[in-house]
Amino acid sequence: MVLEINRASVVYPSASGNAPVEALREIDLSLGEGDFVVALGASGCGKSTLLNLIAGFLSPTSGEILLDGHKVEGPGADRSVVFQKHALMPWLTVRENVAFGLKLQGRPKAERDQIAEKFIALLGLTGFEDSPIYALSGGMQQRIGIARALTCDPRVLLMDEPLGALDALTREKAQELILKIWDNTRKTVFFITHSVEEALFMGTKLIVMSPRPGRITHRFDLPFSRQFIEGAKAREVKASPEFIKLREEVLSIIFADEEDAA
Ligand SMILES: Nc1ncnc2c1ncn2[C@@H]1O[C@H](COP(=O)(O)OP(=O)(O)OP(=O)(O)O)[C@@H](O)[C@H]1O
Repeated sequence: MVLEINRASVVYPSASGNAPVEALREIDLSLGEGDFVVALGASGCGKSTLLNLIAGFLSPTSGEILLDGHKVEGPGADRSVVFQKHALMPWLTVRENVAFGLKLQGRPKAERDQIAEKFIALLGLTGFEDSPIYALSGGMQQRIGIARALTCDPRVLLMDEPLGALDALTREKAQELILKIWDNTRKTVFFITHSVEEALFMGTKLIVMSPRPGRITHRFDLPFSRQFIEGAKAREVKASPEFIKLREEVLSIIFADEEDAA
């Protein structure tokens, strides 16, 4: 296993007299080499808390997170995060943004440029190396964020709703691009989304979470991203009876949680 989460719980201390928030209760989750694990669930079910635990931004109140068998005790270059807001440096060029993590690691310029070049090409950004960030569309900016996350060759790529801010068409194209990159790099991915269709299409494994306390209530193994990688068209995959049946099943699980919360 690349990553193992064993009985991890997170309780946020009470703020101004409110009760403490049990954001996660006894989460068990394993990410194997090359898994694409998607977390889905009603707002407040602890998806971002779980990602922050894996990233090492947050420590569990109890339980443990192991990366290649070693306890995670903080952030590290072995885990890269892509956020919905790309957090790019607008005063730097595309190449400089992509190579930013490598610069922080103190890698020599020639090596930085060579690695950046590879991921700029992989993300379809060739020709824009010297462009300023503000001149690019939201979809292109998100691709820069993904290229930057990949330059450090992380063991696990963490993505917190990376496509949430994109329009529908750009979002579908970005889903396909991420799957191709995943296939090309064989990365292990942990991906958060609010879209059931996106979750089913992209993941090899899906966890559905439920709030108060945050926990995993359902787990599914998924075939759809493989079908796409093996040549099926994305829209055909998403329109297949097998896909639609599972989409309705997962939607009904999530709607039940939303109704409980209302
Ligand atoms: N720093 C914090 N202090 C106190 N409570 C917090 C903190 N961060 C998150 N929470 C609470 O913990 C619970 C889980 O939050 P989290 O952001 O992980 O859920 P989420 O599933 O990612 O939500 P969303 O889909 O809305 O982004 C929520 O009830 C939230 O209000």
